[in-house]
Amino acid sequence: MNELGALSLPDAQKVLIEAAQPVATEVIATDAALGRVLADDVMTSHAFPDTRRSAVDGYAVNQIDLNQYRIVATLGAGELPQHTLGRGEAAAVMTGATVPEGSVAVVRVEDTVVDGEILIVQTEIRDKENINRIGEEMAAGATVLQAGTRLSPVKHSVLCCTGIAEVRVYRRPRVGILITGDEVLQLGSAHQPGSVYDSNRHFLVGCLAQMGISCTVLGPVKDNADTIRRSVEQLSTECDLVISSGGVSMGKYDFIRPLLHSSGFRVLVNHTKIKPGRPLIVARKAATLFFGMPGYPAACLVNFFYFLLPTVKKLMGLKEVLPPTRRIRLADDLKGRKGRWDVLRVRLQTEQEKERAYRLKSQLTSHFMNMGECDGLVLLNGDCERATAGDEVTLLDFARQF
Ligand SMILES: Nc1nc2c(c(=O)[nH]1)N[C@H]1C(S)=C(S)[C@@H](COP(=O)(O)OP(=O)(O)OC[C@H]3O[C@@H](n4cnc5c(N)ncnc54)[C@H](O)[C@@H]3O)O[C@H]1N2
Ligand code: MOO
Repeated sequence: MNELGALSLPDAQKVLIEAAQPVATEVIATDAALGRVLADDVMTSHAFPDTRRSAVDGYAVNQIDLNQYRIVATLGAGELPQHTLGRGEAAAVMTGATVPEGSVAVVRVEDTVVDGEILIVQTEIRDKENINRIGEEMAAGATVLQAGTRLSPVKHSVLCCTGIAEVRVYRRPRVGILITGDEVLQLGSAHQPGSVYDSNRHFLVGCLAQMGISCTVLGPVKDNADTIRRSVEQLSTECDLVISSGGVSMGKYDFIRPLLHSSGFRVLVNHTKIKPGRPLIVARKAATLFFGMPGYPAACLVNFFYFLLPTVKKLMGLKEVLPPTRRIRLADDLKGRKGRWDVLRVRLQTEQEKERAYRLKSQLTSHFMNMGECDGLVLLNGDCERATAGDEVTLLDFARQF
């Protein structure tokens, strides 16, 4: 195996992030832009608010030093006042309504009594209270959202506040997945001793769906060089990113590596110094990136979070692409090896308001079933041989990755 070519985790990330270029952009209706990534900064043409508005249901008054006023108008939200308030005058205003010129404060309904057209105020009024000033939230021309922002429901709703009907976004990357392996069974087929059910397909499809990407999936295909070559060619012509699962190590049926080397792909990452997941191979041909993921589900998962997801985020046009991490205190000792980036599975538990990471009993690449109780991954860098219970370490929390 070409150990010389194995990259450290940060070096491999750097190579991939440099190699991946955002896909093309398109203009779409804001209506349909939920989940998409903005290609341009979004500016507001008007201020927030664009008129002086009441923050409560109440009465706009012309001065604060009286306890009786004459009500001269009633204004709902959206109505524009026709009159300026004169001395001793008040206007009934609803929450969000534009207050008339001459208003200096709004008194809450609860603090008043009305007798015909006379308003009696039963509290002290403070100057300017309950009036939102023009532009106090945001000035006209200000940047509302920056290019590279993914429109989550919250951010999308902020965009909708501007009234902008169309936006420029990155188109969704086209992703193809090729599942390989004679022993890999589709869901629904009868259990066969010695075989495995295809979990990688569902892991990859599920994670990419979280990013708003739907995939073309081929397979499981047999470990046959011609079949795999044809499938790779088909997906490469259609997709920005092709992901294969299985067949990247040293076995007789591991066809991906020689195929890439022999069919015009330029290899960017040929192995990494990460465990699990060392045999990852990444290559490029024209504008298509190819990720050859190891078949072991644990190795596939680790490569997904540290390498594939950052690459997908870059293709999508996102600004922040590296996996979000946070510091966490360990409840157990962890062991790594110098020169290797060890990724360890942990479960999180909070006791007496203190959250700690517990090492899952098995860390074997060949084991996966304990992922059912795994909340995240702790990374021990190449210069770190161990971490001890009580130490703070870096956690990739599954809950924060999408
Ligand atoms: N002689 C060597 N053997 C191995 C090496 C090595 O350097 N020299 N590397 C090991 C490492 S590290 C890993 S990781 C694995 C990666 O193997 P492959 O990518 O070639 O994967 P397969 O052999 O195809 O499968 C491994 C394992 O995973 C199961 N599998 C495959 N596809 C799926 C799927 N879609 N869903 C669920 N499980 C799947 C498969 O049945 C195997 O059990 O290689 C080591 N070997
Ligand atoms: O890197 Mo492999 O994924 O150790 O088993």
